[in-house]
Amino acid sequence: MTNDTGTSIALECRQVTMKVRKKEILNEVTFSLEKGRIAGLLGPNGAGKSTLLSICSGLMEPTSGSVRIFGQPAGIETLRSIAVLPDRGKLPEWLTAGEWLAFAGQLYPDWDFEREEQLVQSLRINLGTRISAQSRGEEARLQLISCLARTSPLVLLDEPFTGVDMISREQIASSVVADLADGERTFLIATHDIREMEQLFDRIILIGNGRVVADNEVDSLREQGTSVESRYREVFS
Ligand SMILES: Nc1ncnc2c1ncn2[C@@H]1O[C@H](COP(=O)(O)OP(=O)(O)OP(=O)(O)O)[C@@H](O)[C@H]1O
Repeated sequence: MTNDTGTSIALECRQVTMKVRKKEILNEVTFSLEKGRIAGLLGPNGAGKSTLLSICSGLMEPTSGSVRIFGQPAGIETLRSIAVLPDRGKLPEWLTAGEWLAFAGQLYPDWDFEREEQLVQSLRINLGTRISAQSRGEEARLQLISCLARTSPLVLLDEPFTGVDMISREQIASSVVADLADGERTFLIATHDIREMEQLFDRIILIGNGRVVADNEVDSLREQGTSVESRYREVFS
């Protein structure tokens, strides 16, 4: 896979600290994610999840600390290895969904057209609808396709289900993302939709006030009779 230098670590954050105008948003965040993992990045509003994902994507530089993607420092060079679904991203409203996907297919060298077609079917995208006329949930699904139709080895999703109805969330979580998790691709997903995503995660990283407050293997939690939701409540209540 692209940029795969043979390391088994897809993403490594070492003592990542972010300060904006003296306000500390992230404080020495350290964790690493092995290849093939599907990790949930969970935490209350304002905990620092989106900021951390922006730094991991290489689009934002931390005040201190470092991020490595498959062993390389995060930045322009590593962008091709990462598919990012940003928080509050916007698609060009004047295009139809089909026009946007055709454009995205030309834009990304790792675009999988067959996969795009499957995703359009399973997420029920009407290709003729102009993006400006799509509902919030429809646009969120189109954004998700823009990310998942790529074959990038690392996928960073920030709130992929904003505006998506409950049944569709469950369907996307159980079929689409699980289907893509072939043990090769690595996912880090920031979400508040813990119940729908719980079955998918094999690891959870809990962020509170800009710090990693818990980092658990989901299998270990299950062995202890604890669910992801209970663990979240235990840490943040
Ligand atoms: N550019 C900025 N300038 C000042 N403060 C910022 C900036 N970006 C983020 N923050 C602050 O940093 C904190 C973390 O924000 P962030 O969006 O990363 O949190 P989050 O965990 O993604 O929240 P949510 O779950 O609500 O999406 C918040 O208090 C936010 O107000």
